[in-house]
Amino acid sequence: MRTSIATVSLSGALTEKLTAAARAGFDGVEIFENDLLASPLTPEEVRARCADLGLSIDLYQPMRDIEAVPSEEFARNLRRAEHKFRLMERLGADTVLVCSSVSPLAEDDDALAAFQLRRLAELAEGFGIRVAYEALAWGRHVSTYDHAWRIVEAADHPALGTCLDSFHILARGSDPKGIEDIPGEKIFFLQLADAPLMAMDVLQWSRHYRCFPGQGGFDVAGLVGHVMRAGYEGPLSLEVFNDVFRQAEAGPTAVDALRSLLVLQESVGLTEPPAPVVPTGIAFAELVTPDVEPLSEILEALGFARTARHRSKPVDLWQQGEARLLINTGPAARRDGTQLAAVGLESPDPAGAARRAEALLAPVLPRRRAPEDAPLDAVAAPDGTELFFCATDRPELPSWTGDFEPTAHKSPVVHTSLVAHESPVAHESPVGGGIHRIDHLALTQPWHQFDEAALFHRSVLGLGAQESVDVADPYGLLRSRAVTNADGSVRIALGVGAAPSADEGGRAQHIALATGDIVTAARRFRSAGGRLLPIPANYYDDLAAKYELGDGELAAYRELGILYDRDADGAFRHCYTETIGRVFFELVQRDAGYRGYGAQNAPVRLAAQHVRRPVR
Ligand SMILES: O=C(O)c1ccc(O)c(O)c1
Ligand SMILES: [Mg+2]
Repeated sequence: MRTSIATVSLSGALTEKLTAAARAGFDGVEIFENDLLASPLTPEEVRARCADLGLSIDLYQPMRDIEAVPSEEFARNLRRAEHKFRLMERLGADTVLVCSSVSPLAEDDDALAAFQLRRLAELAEGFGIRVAYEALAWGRHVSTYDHAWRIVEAADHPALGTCLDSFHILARGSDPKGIEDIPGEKIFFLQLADAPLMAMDVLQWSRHYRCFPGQGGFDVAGLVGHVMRAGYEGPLSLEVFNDVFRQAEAGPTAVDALRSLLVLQESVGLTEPPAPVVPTGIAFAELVTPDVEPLSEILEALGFARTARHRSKPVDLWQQGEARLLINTGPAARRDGTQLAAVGLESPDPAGAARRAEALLAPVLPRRRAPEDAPLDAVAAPDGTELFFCATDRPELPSWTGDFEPTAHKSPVVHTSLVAHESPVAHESPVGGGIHRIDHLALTQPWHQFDEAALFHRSVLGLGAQESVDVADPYGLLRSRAVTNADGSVRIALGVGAAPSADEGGRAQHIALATGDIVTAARRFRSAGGRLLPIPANYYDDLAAKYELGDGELAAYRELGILYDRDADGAFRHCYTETIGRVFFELVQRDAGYRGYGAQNAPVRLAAQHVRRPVR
């Protein structure tokens, strides 16, 4: 189907919005009246600009407070409408949106509304224009789609139809099934928006919190299914009023927007992009650092061993069990400081995963590799993290590990597989620090890309998104949402601060390492010279009140700074290292059933990290 986006959904001046929509790949736009009024371009110039960009103008909007008013008022409204129809002629737009009246002058009189809308349609017809009547969820007398349709049906004019807007329909809790009773050709337009489920005034909800389909809590795809079965053939158009998108850069927002429509079309069976290839594990996490010393000290204390070095790049492989870290001291490190720059995702079909990503507009990264290196498919996540689709040591596919040469240096890790010509990647259980794999990665997103990040990881990678949780930080609020595969072997916690933050804490990333015995692992780390984040005594007094932990257990947690959480299915114990650049490590002991990340301990951890942070 054709795709379209309302200019109100994007930031910037009208020309910037148009450029962003076209670059992302939209077919058309809805021109929001205020964007035109504020533009120095004449309607003819806007028309020409759209034509140059290959965009159709699918809708001009909105016209307000037209119908069901006393006749003198309606005469004034018709005069106003005629002005707008002339403007639309200059723009080359042939459909206008009329939203249901919120005027105190409007009467609760469907017959009058139908009569006046018919008059409006007669006028519009003379200009070759169609009128699409939309129920605003807070309309004075007309606030539901079926009510708007009854009025359109009664008016019975070929130039009058209805505009359906998923937000108004779903926010009112209307049953969208009734849409199938509307003849498809009378649905003149379809506007799509999702929103997080919130208990609040519907106008505020609509004007500030709409988001792209798949980013909120509504079943937008289900609604689109009904609209398709009704026989609708017009564009799928996004109309998203959102405080964050208004401030974010238009280009990336437009790509995020189009991705949401691609996923939506797939989910209702309109298109068939390459199927998602769900990752089956984390092959590696790659850190870049300008100064390898402090990082090496922490990794050694954690029990990691430097097992191999990249043949052509300044990249070392550090390993413990199935936990693999790449430490990159190349040029990016000098530019960006210590941070988590890339994630290797173990993929059953790396090429297929890349095809899926590309079809969903993920930027495919150029292969930066020497001729003899394994070809690795990689895309950039919205936060810039490079995601590599890997096949680790599978004979049928090239393995990234082949690009590494085992280091001569003797390591504390038992490498039975480390013989000549074999992969340097150990598969044996470690004897080092008791760490066996990466439990999860926590990636802080730029403040304006949180919704985009969740949709990206869900749709591009095929991961499932958990509920988002809010966490109190001493200086703000953090939101966090985890995306995981079914067996929990890939867990990525996406986080964001509530406000733009230049502070390192607001950009922190961490790597959580799984251990079967956190007390032993934490003790080993400390005795090897590692420093654990100290946790206040008050926390342990509270823990003693909440849970019946054995005395020895509680004392050990208190001594080591181990946090504890429990849900119906199991317990979670975790502690933290100090932060280097943007990165810190977490040791995690997770019972098999526990699905969370210790969110209720996060405020204590964040406060403790603020205490440790050097004052600037
Ligand atoms: O918030 C509004 O006023 C408004 C205007 C036009 C629309 O299509 C809409 O859904 C809402
Ligand atoms: Mg609308």
